[in-house]
Amino acid sequence: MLTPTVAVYHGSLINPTTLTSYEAIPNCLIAVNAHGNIDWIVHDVKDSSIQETLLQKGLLDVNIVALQEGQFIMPGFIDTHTHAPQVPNLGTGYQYELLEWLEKFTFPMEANFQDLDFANQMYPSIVKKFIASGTTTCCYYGTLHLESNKVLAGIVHSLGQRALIGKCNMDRNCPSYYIEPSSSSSISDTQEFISFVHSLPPGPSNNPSNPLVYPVVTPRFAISCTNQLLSSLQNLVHSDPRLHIQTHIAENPKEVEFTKELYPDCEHYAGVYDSYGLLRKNTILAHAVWLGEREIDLVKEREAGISHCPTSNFNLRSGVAPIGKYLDRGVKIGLGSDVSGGFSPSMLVTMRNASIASTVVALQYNPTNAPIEAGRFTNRQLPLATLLYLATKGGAEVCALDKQIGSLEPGKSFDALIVDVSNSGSTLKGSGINPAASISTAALNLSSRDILERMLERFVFCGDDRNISAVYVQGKLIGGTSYA
Ligand SMILES: Nc1nc2[nH]cnc2c(=O)[nH]1
Ligand SMILES: [Zn+2]
Repeated sequence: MLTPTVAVYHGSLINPTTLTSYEAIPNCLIAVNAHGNIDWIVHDVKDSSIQETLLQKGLLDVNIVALQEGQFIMPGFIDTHTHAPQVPNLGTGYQYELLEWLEKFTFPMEANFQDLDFANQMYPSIVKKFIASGTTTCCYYGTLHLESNKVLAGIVHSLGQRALIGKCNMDRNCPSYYIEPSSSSSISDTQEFISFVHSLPPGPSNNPSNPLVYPVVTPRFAISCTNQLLSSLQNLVHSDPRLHIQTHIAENPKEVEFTKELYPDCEHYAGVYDSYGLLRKNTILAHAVWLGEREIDLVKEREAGISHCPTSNFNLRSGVAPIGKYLDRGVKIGLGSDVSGGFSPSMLVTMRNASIASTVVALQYNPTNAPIEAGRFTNRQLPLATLLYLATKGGAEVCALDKQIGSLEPGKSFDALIVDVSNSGSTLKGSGINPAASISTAALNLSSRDILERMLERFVFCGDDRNISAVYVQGKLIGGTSYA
């Protein structure tokens, strides 16, 4: 039976298409059905033609959301790597590199979440922060605790965000107060967590193959897992090819060295995960700052994706990932806020740092900006179109959810943002100076495409939560400044 259209959005659309291009089209009409999927999109529908177009589509009585001047609609952001229980540590401990930072700040904070009262108190505001920043799909690491991860999953589900949530597996090289007692308990807790997440209702899609919350198998990183644990995780993921996998890889030189010591039989870091069947097309590999050439080939061959976490890589002095090179090699790339290695849950901040990281790579290669022979992306600053792609469609590919999300197209879920960069928007009242909203382009006599491009640029480089007036997941309004 046909699902009825229940809402139609009218206004400017910004939509990623390829790594180097995006649509920027005024006067689009986007129809969304009762299950939160996009039915159709028609371009260039002036105000005066809306009713006629709706009649042609057989729609007599439908809710129209008309965007105002200075607003545009775009796909929601996809954060491919972050740690929900580290949000209380935002901005803390950046004088240390990874392994010391974990020991001194991160493990002590995560251990607090054993207390379910603490988890119930903290997680709602944590998840709301990610939603307010426009993240419609978020890949969360939880803690090692089964019950508090269930709390996190329940809260994410009830707030309506799409998410992948993982219970950490970690049974060695962790402090005694924050370590799993055995590989077998790690596995049984993981199985119970997966069953719990699978038992949550699918959400507005009403379709079990398009749920809101997915479980993701989460060996914290090779250092914190025994061979026995990795081997049991191999059996677990082998039994269900749909299960997502997330882990960290080659983030910091000392971490890489220690990993090699622990796995002397493996050729390299990526080889550790590969030898346990953990590299596949729904594997998300966070950081990947220090991959060797053969590791890049292996990641590409297995169709695994990389979550680029530039803010965290700067803060913990992990290094600068050669993302342009990975893109030229055809590796799937998304962006990760990696809170609290990253100091912000915002994907806008992550996009800015991805831009700066690519600029650092370009300047190291070519300090005087001389004309050069370079790859399409290798050693170059990433352009705006690429930043947009990585934060949306690229993220969807990394999560192996690109058939459903990442761009606004008929048949996909309506996971979208209404962005407001006008200075008259009621959404910005009382919020102080917001640089993204402070410049009028009216006097510049620009084409509509150019105006939209400037609006997007300003949003990406100067915007924040105040410019996000609506956040929709699967057609449902779940956040933004217009949300009560
Ligand atoms: N950035 C980061 N890297 C890790 N490697 C293992 N655990 C972590 C973590 O919590 N954050
Ligand atoms: Zn991380």
